[in-house]
Parts: sequence; structure tokens; C-alpha cells
Amino acid sequence: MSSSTVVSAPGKVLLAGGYLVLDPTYSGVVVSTSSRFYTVVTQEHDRGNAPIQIRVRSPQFVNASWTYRVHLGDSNIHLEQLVDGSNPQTLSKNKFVQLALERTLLLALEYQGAAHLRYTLKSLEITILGDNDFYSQRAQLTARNLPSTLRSLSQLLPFLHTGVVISDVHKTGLGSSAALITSLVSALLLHLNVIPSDSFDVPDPRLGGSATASPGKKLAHNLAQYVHCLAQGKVGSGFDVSAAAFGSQLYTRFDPSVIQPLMNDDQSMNPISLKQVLSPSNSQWSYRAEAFQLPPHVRLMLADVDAGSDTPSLVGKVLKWRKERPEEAQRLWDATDALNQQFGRILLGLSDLALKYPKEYPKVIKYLSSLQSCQWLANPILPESEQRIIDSFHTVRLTAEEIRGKMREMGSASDVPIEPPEQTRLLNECVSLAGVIGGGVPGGTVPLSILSSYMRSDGLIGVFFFLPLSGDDGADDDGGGGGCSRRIRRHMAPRFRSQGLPGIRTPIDKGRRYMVDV
Ligand SMILES: Nc1ncnc2c1ncn2[C@@H]1O[C@H](COP(=O)(O)OP(=O)(O)OP(=O)(O)O)[C@@H](O)[C@H]1O
Ligand SMILES: C[C@@](O)(CCOP(=O)(O)O)CC(=O)O
Repeated sequence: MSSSTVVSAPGKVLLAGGYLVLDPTYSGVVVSTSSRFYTVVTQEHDRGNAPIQIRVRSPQFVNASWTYRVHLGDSNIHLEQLVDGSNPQTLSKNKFVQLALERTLLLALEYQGAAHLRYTLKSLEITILGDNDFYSQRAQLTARNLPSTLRSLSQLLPFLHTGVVISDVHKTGLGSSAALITSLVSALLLHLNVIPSDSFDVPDPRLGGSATASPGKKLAHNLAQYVHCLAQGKVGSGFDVSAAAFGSQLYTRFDPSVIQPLMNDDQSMNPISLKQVLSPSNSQWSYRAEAFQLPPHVRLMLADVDAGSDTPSLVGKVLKWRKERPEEAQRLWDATDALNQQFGRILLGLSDLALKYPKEYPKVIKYLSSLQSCQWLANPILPESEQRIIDSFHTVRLTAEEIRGKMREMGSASDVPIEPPEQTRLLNECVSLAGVIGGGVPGGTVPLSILSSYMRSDGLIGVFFFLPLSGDDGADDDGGGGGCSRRIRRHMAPRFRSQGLPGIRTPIDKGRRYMVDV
């Protein structure tokens, strides 16, 4: 009988902490998105003694199918890519997918031994699907004569075919490769029983982050972090993989030296076993992912600027300046960090206030969401509880603006367009709208030419935090997390059926998630 395992992992938005988060002294405020990557692993019927093959498809792309024959030794794994039946002309490579398969199988081999893996590993069919938001949909909207609005985006079919090969797609910057790798390695670890099936359960939905994560989830995170670095050929801060594994969080990076001994493309050259390094009990993994959530009724929206940033070149320039002007940079980093910390702390505090004042909180939201933020404090005398909530939102707003100021300073000092003038104008317009708390540029920056041609429509113009007018609490799951399975049953099952795929078994992140519309 064939069986399937499905694991999803979310994308990310770095709300605060860009560039600083590359240094373990500082941390970043990271929100995981409602947009997700899904990996479906389906076991083929037993084919007797036929060689084991793994076929991976990405049905949203042209020429995106990769077939590998697995050569399983006593202590090593080799994947031989075969010419794909559906695509006999070309042998397209996917380093990310191939490394994820190879290193996950190697880890399974180390945990289970060759005899066991030979017995359990069957030929597999793997399907990878990314929510539309990971890729710019502007061309799709134009082709359909639809205006650039949220409503138009919701009219597009899920997992829409992009019409191009992967290398030509316009990514939006939500961390497609991190979400893909995390869902893929997690699905395989589960499918091969390297980790138990309850690894991704969260006992209390309010307890997210890495501290309460199961050993299985930590192993999946460590493996995904490692594979992602290897595939990218560099060790970044890793906040994207951490968000994919642990959801929204205050993230402090890991020391890259932990995976250094495993960074050989040829795994037989690695001087140490994967299991030893990636083990969830290896204390050299120094990352911290503290649970974070946006307050109830707060929603984050992103504008589709048609392309993500070329982060490595921006990072290179910013870090070069930091090295050349250490004292100036230190002052700027410290001042920005103080603001980032305050920003995260007050947002978290607002969730506490919502719990403490369940009647007053929605009342305040209704009031604030109808006003421009400059009017928030011009209110009649209110009870202390309500005033506290208003004051907190007001401080978040001021802090977000100050953070933007610091990021602009960083940009002009290092000559990197972190918040270019076009973006400044756009954001200023956004943050002056009623109900908007603040805005910013998530991650590196955005490409200018595209931004300047971006047309305002339907109120979605840039990056901002939004308090919806309705009673909707902004989370698109069933409240407080843990409802991921219900959300998936309700929303995802029909989507999967439309792709002829089975239902979902295990979502990776059951933490609270928020709608991010790109
Ligand atoms: N749907 C997919 N199916 C298979 N592979 C994919 C898919 N999406 C991304 N990839 C892999 O990820 C690689 C892109 O990785 P890259 O690091 O450039 O993206 P990223 O920086 O994560 O993108 P983003 O802009 O979303 O943050 C592709 O070359 C491909 O190997
Ligand atoms: C600039 C940086 O701090 C954030 C980059 O974010 P993004 O991948 O451009 O969304 C780099 C990093 O953290 O790896």
C-alpha cells in the first residue's frame, strides 16, 4: 500500500533587525507568514528488487522534475541523477533539492544503519508546492486584465503555474528556498521514521520558539539550516530557516563554526558524522528562537514589488563599512538594537494586554483603526486600561519610525539603498493611512526601478502593519495556533485535491501565523 507524508513550512518577514541579525550579539524580530511551502512524499508500490528511485517534481515550473537513483552503501549514499522521463531532452539540476535528499538520506543512514534503511527506503515520488505569494503575480494579473489588488490575488488559482523555469521566476523575498528545504527535509525525516510522528505537535499553542520544540523538530531545523547553507554556498544569519521551523520569533543566530566541518560538497570528505553535528543535543548549536507573535487584530501586509533583493551584495557592502568605521558602526548598531528590542517587547506586551483586558482591547482596536496614528493620543479621558493599550500602540508606531530612520542612516553611511527615496515616499504614504501602525523594508531592500513604477491600488502599497476594521483577529488559523490542522483541512484540502494530491498529515509549524499578502 502506498502512503504519503505532507509537511508544510512558512515563509518569513524580518520586521526588525536587518543586518544586525548577522551578528550573534543582536537579534531580529521575525514573523512567519501564512504563505507556505508544502512537500508531499508518496511511497511508490513495492517494485521488488528494482533500484530505488526518487522523483521530485515542482508542478508550478517548466522543466522542473528531477529523478535520482539511490546508491545506498554501508556508510554512504550516492544520488545519480537520471534523465527524466517527462523531460528527456534536458537534465536540469536542482542543487537545493539534490543536497536536501542526499544529506537527509545520509542522516537516516547514520541513525538507522544500512540494513534498516535498505528495508524501509522505497522508491518515492515527491511533490513540492509553494503558495503563490512566494512568486510575484504581477504578470499573471496583467495577463488576466486584473487590477493589482488583494481581491485579484485571491482570484488566482492556488499553486498557479508560473509559466517559466525556476531560475527565471520573480521571487518576492519570502524565503522560498528556506521554506522549501525545511518542508522537504522534515517530510523525509518523518517519512523514514527518523523522527517520531508527533515531532511537530505543540503542546500549548502560545509556547512556540525553539525552547519548547521537540528533539525531532530541532533535528529537522539543524538539518535544514545545514543543507540550506551548503546549497547557498554561504552561511547567512539563518533567520529564514529558523522561521520555517519554529514560526514567528525573536531570533539570535548560531555560530557558523558548528557546521563548518560538514561544508564539503562531497560528503565523503567531511571529517565528522552528520549525526554528531546535527544532533539536537549538540550544545554547539547556539541559536535562540524565542516565541513571538503579533498582537491580536494586527495584520502585516506586503506589497508585491516584483522581485526580492540581491541580499549578499548588499550585506557585503554594509559589513565592509562596518569594518572600516567600527566605532561609528558600533554606535549605530547599538542604538538600532535598543529600538528593535523595544519594538519586539512592546508588541509582545500588547498580546498580554489583550489577554488581561479582553473587553477593552477590541474596543480600543476599533477606535484606533478608524484614525490616523497622529490622532491616536487626541482622545477623551479614557479608563487606564484603554489608555495603556493606546499608549503601547503609539510607542510601537514611534519605534517603527525610529527604526526606519536608523536603517536609512545605515544605508547612507554604507552607500546601500536600504530604504531608497521612492520607498520612503511610499512608506510615508502608507503610515499616514488610518489604522496603520507602521511600515518598513523587510530584509535587504527593494529594487528601485520596480518600486517607482508600482501603482497604488486598493490600499495595498508597500509594507505596513494594519489594524483591520472588522472583528477579524488577523490570524488566518483557528486562533492561537494549534489550529493549523483545522485550517489545513478547511483551506488546503481542496487545493491539494486540485493537484491530485493526498491530504495533509503533519504541518511543521503549529505556531501562530499571520496573513502576509504579497
Ligand atoms: N518551487 C520550487 N521547487 C524546487 N526548487 C525550488 C523552488 N523554489 C525555489 N527552489 C530552489 O531554491 C533556489 C532559490 O534559492 P534562493 O536562495 O535564490 O532563493 P531565496 O533567497 O530563498 O528566495 P526568496 O526571494 O524567496 O527569499 C532555486 O534555485 C531552487 O533550487
Ligand atoms: C540583511 C539580512 O539581515 C536580512 C536579509 O533578508 P532577506 O533575505 O533579504 O529578506 C541578511 C541575513 O540576515 O541573512
